[in-house]
Amino acid sequence: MTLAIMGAMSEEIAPILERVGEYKTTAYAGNTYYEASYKGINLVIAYSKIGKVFSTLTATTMCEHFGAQKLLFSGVAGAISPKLKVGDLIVATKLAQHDLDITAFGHPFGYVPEGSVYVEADKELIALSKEVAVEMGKSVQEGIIATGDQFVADEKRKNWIGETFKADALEMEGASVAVVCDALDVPFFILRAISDAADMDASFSFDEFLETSAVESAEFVMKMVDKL
Ligand SMILES: CCCCCCN(CO)Cc1c[nH]c2c(N)ncnc12
Repeated sequence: MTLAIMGAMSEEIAPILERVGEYKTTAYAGNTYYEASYKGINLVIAYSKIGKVFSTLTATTMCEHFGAQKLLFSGVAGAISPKLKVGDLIVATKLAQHDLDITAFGHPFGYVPEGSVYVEADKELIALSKEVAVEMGKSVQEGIIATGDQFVADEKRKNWIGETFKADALEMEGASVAVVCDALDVPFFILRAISDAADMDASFSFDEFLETSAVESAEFVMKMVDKL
């Protein structure tokens, strides 16, 4: 089985590569892909670079070029739900694109014809994350994640996203990865650790907590890999 482990930034996959130890490096389509054999599983690991376009390219490449049959995303996110604090983990039940907007034609935010506002993550992988959470004695929240090509650092925008999509967290790659995996019939799972509150202090909080939150998410994802 080939399993993809994806992030958006180098900091998000660095803890994964460290854990895996040895890997083969391949440069392809403007990106670097790391392949490793880990406890009998073929892993392909990469960070996409930030945003929906880069993450679409990487998710597609991992599935179509490297043959990934499942995809786990590990990274950080901004909190919308007041229950989510820095370092907390959120598992995406479903994801939407908050900056996709043809409402001028009467369509809902996040919708285009022949698409859907939400894409649901794989239920088996979500169930596995629940087992891991119990084993680790960690409380992991499940919720809706909203994705857009904006670093949100504004209470008003954050609250609009929260209300419009009933989203608990926001980031810049999850929903595009979801669309790719759904279209290619590859089960996917998106885990994020909170780095900030998507408010006026977001960029400072992000800079301060990116590394520790990325490790939090990566460690959890590797515990899931150990059980696959
Ligand atoms: C150098 C700047 C890198 C920003 C990348 C942020 N990632 C995108 O996936 C996650 C994220 C954490 N907090 C966020 C926020 N407040 N808005 C959007 N995205 C996020």
